[in-house]
Amino acid sequence: MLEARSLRYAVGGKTLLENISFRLEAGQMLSVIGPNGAGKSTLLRLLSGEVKPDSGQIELMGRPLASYRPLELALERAVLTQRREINFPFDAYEVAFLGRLPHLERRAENPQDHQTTERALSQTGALHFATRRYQTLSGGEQSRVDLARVLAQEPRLLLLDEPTNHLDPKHQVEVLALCRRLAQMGWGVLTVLHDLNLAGLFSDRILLLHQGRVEAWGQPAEVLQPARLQAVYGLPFIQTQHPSGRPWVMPLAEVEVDAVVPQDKERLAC
Ligand SMILES: Nc1ncnc2c1ncn2[C@@H]1O[C@H](COP(=O)(O)OP(=O)(O)OP(=O)(O)O)[C@@H](O)[C@H]1O
Repeated sequence: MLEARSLRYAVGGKTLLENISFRLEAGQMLSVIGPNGAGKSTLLRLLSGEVKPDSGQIELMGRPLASYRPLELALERAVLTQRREINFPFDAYEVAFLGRLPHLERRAENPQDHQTTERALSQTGALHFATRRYQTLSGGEQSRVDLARVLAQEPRLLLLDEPTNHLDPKHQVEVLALCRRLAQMGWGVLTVLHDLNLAGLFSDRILLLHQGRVEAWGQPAEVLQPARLQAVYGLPFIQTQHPSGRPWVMPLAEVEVDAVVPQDKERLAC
């Protein structure tokens, strides 16, 4: 469905991505992880066609990405960026309906467009505030409407930059479970995530970026190795197992015992 081969991208003489290769099959969910500044969002911009690599190839559905016309691209893939792009007084429903626009380039809107929009809002738990003004929604509510917009686009490939940003744990899990269900229905889902354990729980494959290069690409248990995470994130990790059998990792942060106030020390000692 999506293949990147030897991508290189530089801006102003600074190389942001180098030798990036990986594949995403239809029906798979791939999470891109890595420290701040590793190049995750930049990679998403390349994969969405927003910017072109200086060298290397990107193929979408077996065709060079560069050969797609904008409308063709909008019907194949939907992109959720981290930027809030809505500056008009739209309500949440209208924002989600924007996802239908590529389909309305060559025909009039019909009831199915509205059913699709409502379903997308319902899938992301946003239907009950669909009539609220988008700009008055909380960050988490806006995130769910933004996600509904890309789902309403009904693409074959989802490119999501931190879709769990601003979400509480319940909604984080719900959004990623939804992504997983969409993948199981045959969509391709590529999502940038910071939460290593959510990436480990929900992904078929993980791509670990470090300083603009691929540090690892594979199944969660292969990628989420403590030694590898320590090398990339610069602090020690331990790995245990989630009840599902998936890997579960924790950074071993050093806690200053002196920072615990005396009465808490006594309580902790009991
Ligand atoms: N247009 C640009 N010009 C110069 N440097 C850039 C440009 N775009 C991105 N960068 C730099 O490239 C690096 C990668 O940025 P990117 O946003 O892709 O990282 P990221 O992995 O998504 O980080 P985060 O986890 O903080 O969102 C960063 O050091 C960033 O400052």
